Amino acid sequence: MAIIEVTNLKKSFGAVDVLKDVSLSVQAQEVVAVIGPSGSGKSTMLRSLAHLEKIDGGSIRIGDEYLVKDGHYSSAAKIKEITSRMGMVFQHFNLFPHLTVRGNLELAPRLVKKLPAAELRERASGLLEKVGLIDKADVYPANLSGGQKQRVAIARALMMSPEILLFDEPTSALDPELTGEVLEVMKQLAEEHMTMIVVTHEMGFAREVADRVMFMADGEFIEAGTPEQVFDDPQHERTKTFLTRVL
Ligand SMILES: Nc1ncnc2c1ncn2[C@@H]1O[C@H](COP(=O)(O)OP(=O)(O)OP(=O)(O)O)[C@@H](O)[C@H]1O
Repeated sequence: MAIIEVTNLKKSFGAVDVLKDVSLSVQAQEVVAVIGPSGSGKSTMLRSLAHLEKIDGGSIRIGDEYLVKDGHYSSAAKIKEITSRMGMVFQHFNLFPHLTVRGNLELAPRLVKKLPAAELRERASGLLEKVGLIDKADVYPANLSGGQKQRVAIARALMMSPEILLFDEPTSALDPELTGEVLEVMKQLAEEHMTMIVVTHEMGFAREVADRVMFMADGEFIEAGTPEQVFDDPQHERTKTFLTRVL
């Protein structure tokens, strides 16, 4: 059974139908790259999964529980439980500026999971080691590079032990020379079999790391396949036309 099952998702902002009919099925441990033109609805789709946007119709199932079924949302308690299984990483990092790196990592699990201080400290140190930033534990976000900020954001998401990570253009706000260090961490997570949906303009990442690439245009998934199929098979015409514009 797929760990994420999205069926016939619809979402409008006023008169604009941003998600027209989006369906998506992701298997546990799969890495799915979502590509497509600006404004096609990629972020809205991802934000709907994390319940940062409320959808107008359709269903989202995570594991064996429905966040929303046929447009009807589960109870607040259930939604909280379901969304806690997902971590999200944003384009603009969204770190808390008044907290140190360690403070950023420890806040949510302290408040939500009520983990004891020693355990929090140990977990945070382990994850900062993993993303190569243990020496920055007591630094404030303002004193980090963009790449370092994003690695902190990834470590912070991992503090909650999510089963699924959602990435919304995690490298788009970075100078080109800083994207590599973030992509490297994401690649490592993929190798560790984290289930990931990555909205990205990094075609190299999509090609190298993703198990499946999905092309969204005008609020719908138009084409999908393995990276080889999507990037190299002439049948995927819409993706090809898009790629010739962005590459
Ligand atoms: N809160 C909002 N209110 C009104 N319109 C919105 C809102 N959020 C997104 N939109 C509109 O929805 C459409 C899809 O936006 P979305 O951010 O999902 O696209 P995207 O494919 O992620 O684009 P990009 O690659 O530029 O981030 C756009 O036309 C956008 O202006």
